[in-house]
Amino acid sequence: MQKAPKKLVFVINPISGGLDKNDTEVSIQGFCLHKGIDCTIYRTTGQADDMQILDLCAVEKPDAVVAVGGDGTVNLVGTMLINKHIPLGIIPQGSGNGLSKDLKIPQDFEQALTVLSQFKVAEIDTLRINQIPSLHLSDIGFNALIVKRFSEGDRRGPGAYAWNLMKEYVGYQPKEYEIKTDKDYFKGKAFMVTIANANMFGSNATINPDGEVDDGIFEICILTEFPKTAGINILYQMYQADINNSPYSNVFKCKYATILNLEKELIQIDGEPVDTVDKLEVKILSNSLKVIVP
Ligand SMILES: Nc1ncnc2c1ncn2[C@@H]1O[C@H](COP(=O)(O)OP(=O)(O)OP(=O)(O)O)[C@@H](O)[C@H]1O
Repeated sequence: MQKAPKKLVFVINPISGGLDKNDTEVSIQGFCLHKGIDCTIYRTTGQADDMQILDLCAVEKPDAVVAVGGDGTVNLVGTMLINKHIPLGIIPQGSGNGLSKDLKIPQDFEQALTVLSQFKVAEIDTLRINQIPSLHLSDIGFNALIVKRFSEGDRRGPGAYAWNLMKEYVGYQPKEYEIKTDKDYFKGKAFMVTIANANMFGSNATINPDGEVDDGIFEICILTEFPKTAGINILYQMYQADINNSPYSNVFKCKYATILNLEKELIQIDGEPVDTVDKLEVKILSNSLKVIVP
């Protein structure tokens, strides 16, 4: 256990998970008062938040910056702390909260606050996808389409994600990719190609059962073309963390990968849609992010 934190900046996303954050803010202030922690709160606007948070950190010099939101908020805060000495804290308050689950951070608000005050810091790997940082899971293909639909919709929360998934599944056509890693090669159609630093999506579906966030490698998980009728079984295998035993699953463990997105399919990085490109270069930055963990 390390020294207790004296000063924390909390970055609260007011819309994440469709949850009201007024009580959250009051509870955080009460917790910090009780623990003798100097606390500064920044509420995201969705516009140029990164610059404002960086300015705030330069002034406050906090012991950690805590993302209070979902994976998008964790990515916003985490990416600005890569290769810095300030750790990322996470209070899961999103629709999925994928990275926090992979880091075993409690989903319960009070318990997550306790983890912060214990201030145990670990180092995890991060990825660079065409210079864009990724902490968790990014992909090209079906899931990126669902992430796009989710981000365009008015509803948040896990139900909205599941609704989009059901609506898009039947009509989705696999796309063509060419993938080279330091050891492996694939060319063909895939339902989705996941670039994985971790294991599971925020929905609890495990796409990469063997992934470790701190092993210095990442996985390219290719879900190849499959008959529509196999979908239920594939989903079941993901929820059983058994997808690697599917005949449609190919996993490449690597330190470097080039993905040719031959049909310019949609891309999402850590739960946020990004502009599509026809070539992705992926590399790993080992132990590049400090994170507060249980
Ligand atoms: N004040 C705000 N108003 C509107 N959008 C915002 C605001 N603050 C942040 N955002 C947007 O919120 C999104 C990030 O939400 P976040 O990922 O944290 O929650 P979520 O999508 O509900 O959960 P998860 O990613 O875990 O599924 C970003 O697209 C960001 O631009």
